Amino acid sequence: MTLIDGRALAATIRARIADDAARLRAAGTTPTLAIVVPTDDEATAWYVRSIVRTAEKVGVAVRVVDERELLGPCLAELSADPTVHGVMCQTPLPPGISRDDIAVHIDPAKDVDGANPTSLGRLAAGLPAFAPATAQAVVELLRAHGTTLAGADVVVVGRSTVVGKPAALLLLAENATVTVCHSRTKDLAVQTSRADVVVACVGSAHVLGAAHIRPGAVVIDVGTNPTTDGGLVGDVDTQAVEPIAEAITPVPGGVGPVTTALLLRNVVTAASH
Ligand SMILES: Nc1nc(=O)c2c([nH]1)NC[C@@H]1CN(c3ccc(C(=O)N[C@@H](CCC(=O)O)C(=O)O)cc3)C=[N+]21
Repeated sequence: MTLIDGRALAATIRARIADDAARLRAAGTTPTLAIVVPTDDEATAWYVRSIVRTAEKVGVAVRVVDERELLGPCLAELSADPTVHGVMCQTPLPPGISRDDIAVHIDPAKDVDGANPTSLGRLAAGLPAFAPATAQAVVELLRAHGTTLAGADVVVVGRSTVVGKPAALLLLAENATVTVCHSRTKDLAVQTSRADVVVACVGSAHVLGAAHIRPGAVVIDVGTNPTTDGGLVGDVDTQAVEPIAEAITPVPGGVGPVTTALLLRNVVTAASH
């Protein structure tokens, strides 16, 4: 059983971004990400600090914008600013505001978090687009582990617009045979226990256990569920699955750090165009 090291992969990605960002700065462009923060949510504040810290390390500038009400106009204004290359709005959003309604105001060329429905549509159509960084992290971790995706049976558990759906589209683009399971799936274990690769993005602690995983399968655990004692656990019961799976991503130290690195890679890519 291997733990797939997300921190090591993130460090490799960051080293490449730092080079690319340095080249852009030497040519007069500082890759810049604008993050709109619409609530006082504590987990959001942690994630923003973590992005800012990582961005400093790789030479990407971050502008944090506190805006609670006029989110659409704010995102449109940042999209029109030639000194801003990436625009994202943190979730959760204030009550009554839908992500789809405001994300349409992010220019797809600057939509580094893949939030605009146009970006998801372009992804589905096989056109160039930014995918949500978490969905990209799933594919990058599998690639780094050396998993062959062409022809592989991949079961994605979870169908959210931010992770499950875009992850399924990216895996399909890698020629995997993709099944998407969700809360109304008849028998989850029947589906997951025939998979070469299981991607868990349900958003509840320890939904997948020993009965769900085929011996030798590779498991990507996207969940980051806070525990009462201030810790973090995934959607997979890692202890139960470890003896069965060929490899699994740990939580923390798996998908999370790769997500942040890929978000910043998207900013550098956007600044290169
Ligand atoms: N528009 C938007 N896009 C997001 O991508 C987004 C968001 N809103 N809102 C909040 C969630 C959360 N999220 C995480 C990213 C990295 C870690 C991460 O790096 N966690 C570390 C350690 C955390 C710890 O130890 O406390 C790890 O897993 O190793 C966690 C959580 C992105 N989110």
